[in-house]
Amino acid sequence: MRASLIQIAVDPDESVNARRQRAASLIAARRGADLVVLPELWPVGAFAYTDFENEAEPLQGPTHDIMAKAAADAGVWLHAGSFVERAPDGTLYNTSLVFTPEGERAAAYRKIHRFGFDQGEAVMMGAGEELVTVALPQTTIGLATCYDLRFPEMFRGLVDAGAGTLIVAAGWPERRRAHWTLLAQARAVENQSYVLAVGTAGTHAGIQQAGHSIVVDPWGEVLAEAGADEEVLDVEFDPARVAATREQFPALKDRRLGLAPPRA
Ligand SMILES: NC(=O)CCC(=O)C(=O)O
Repeated sequence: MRASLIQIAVDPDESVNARRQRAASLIAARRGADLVVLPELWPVGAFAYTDFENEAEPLQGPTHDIMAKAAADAGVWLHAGSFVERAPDGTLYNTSLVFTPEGERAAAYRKIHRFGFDQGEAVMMGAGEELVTVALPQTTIGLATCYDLRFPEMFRGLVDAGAGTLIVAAGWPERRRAHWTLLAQARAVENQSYVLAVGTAGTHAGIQQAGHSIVVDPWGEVLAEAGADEEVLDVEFDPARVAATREQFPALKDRRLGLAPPRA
């Protein structure tokens, strides 16, 4: 299976619309890939909180339509990263979209764990409540967004729902790059799954982005890793290795659920 991770730069000197068009061109150049993946909130910037209101779009807004067409034009499965969705009741969500090679929307995932503690996304956006997986011909992908990477129980839920490839669309800061790499490998090892984690490049809202998109196999080996700047990371991997790894080293079968809590 051939995947391309588009580590697009998000800088304030480029308009949102120009970046949408540029993303579409980058996708067009990936014709022949099976799956193309974009990062978190690349139209506006994951930390550009002051722009969230102005740049919010309905589910089927400009980002949706441009990405649907880009998927169909390139004939690829497209995880279009996330954008700021304004729901009909006015709530904002950090929403990822997946399109089929025909340009049909296959899934929308609203980020479950919002980042910022008592500020930013955590107070400006609603939280998603549902895990989302999508069955591709080669593998079932499980969707996660950035800060979700810190919550292993969510990834276990995706695996229990059939995922063998875990996709993390992120806008991860350089300041915590070591966590990014470590957690991507941990999620792959503990879930015996591929992890495709794509971040952004550039600096917005004063936050330097880590880049360093990474692909990890079910044994925890890094198959490919990007640098810090804008880059398209192409990788080829064999989804059959998920079942093979789980069979050869069946740790997932040794889970002990429903343990008694400690005595008081
Ligand atoms: N946009 C995010 O979710 C950032 C997450 C982050 O910086 C971290 O977990 O560290």
